[in-house]
Amino acid sequence: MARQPNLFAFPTVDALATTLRTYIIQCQTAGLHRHDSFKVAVSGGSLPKTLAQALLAKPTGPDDEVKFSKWEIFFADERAVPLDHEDSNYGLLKNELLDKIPQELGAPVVHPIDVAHLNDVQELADQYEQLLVKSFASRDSVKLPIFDLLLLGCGPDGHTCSLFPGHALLRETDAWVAPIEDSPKPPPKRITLSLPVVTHGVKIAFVATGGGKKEIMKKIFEEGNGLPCALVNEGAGERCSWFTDYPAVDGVSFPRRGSL
Ligand SMILES: O=C1O[C@H](COP(=O)(O)O)[C@@H](O)[C@H](O)[C@H]1O
Repeated sequence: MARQPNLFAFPTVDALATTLRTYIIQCQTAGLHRHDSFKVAVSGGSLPKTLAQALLAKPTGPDDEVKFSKWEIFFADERAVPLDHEDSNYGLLKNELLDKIPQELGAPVVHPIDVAHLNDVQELADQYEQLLVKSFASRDSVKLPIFDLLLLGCGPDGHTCSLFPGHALLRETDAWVAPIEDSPKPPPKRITLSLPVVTHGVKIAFVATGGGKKEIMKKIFEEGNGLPCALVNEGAGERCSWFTDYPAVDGVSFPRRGSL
């Protein structure tokens, strides 16, 4: 295995959000060096709320600036629903973060799914992959898109993006974006980045908070067992960092760190 992932644990979500902001700004600086833009993939679920807390905080100085006008935001997974539907990951991010970004911070370019294809999830996935092809140069010249940062959640069953435990999609090696029609968590129809795309990111960050995550955190870090989150840990190693609060890692045996 590549070197181990980082696990940061904080007494409160407020403390977590402060360090998450610093980490994201480090990733942003690296992205801007590489290609003058910051290409980020984000999940839905509980992540957008904590992300908004991190990104909308008051800057502490000139090195603590979120340059939203340089951001390109993609979705790590999305549900096949209209963008204003309560299950939409885009809708969630919009409500929690995008609509709250002050004008003076600039506006990110955001890439939602093409809702013209909601009835055909294979086409929905293919269209989203084509969007990535355009954004990350052609598929011929790029074997896999390389996000500067993927910001992910971890479900209580160990799923991440819409990659669920034991599902055949975990073995997908060709598609960058794949459809799923039998998600065990509703809604059933979704699209998701494939595992190779996720683990290929320059940096991958999970945010897991609350006591409801502690049992699965134990399984991910102590057993692995092919759980999707554990597979990301194995594939990305030290490029992967977990931002957790104490309740989420209560009793988890793993070397933890409190600062970057
Ligand atoms: O269904 C989903 O769930 C995961 C995890 O959500 P959480 O509420 O337990 O944090 C999320 O990361 C994913 O984007 C979403 O579609």
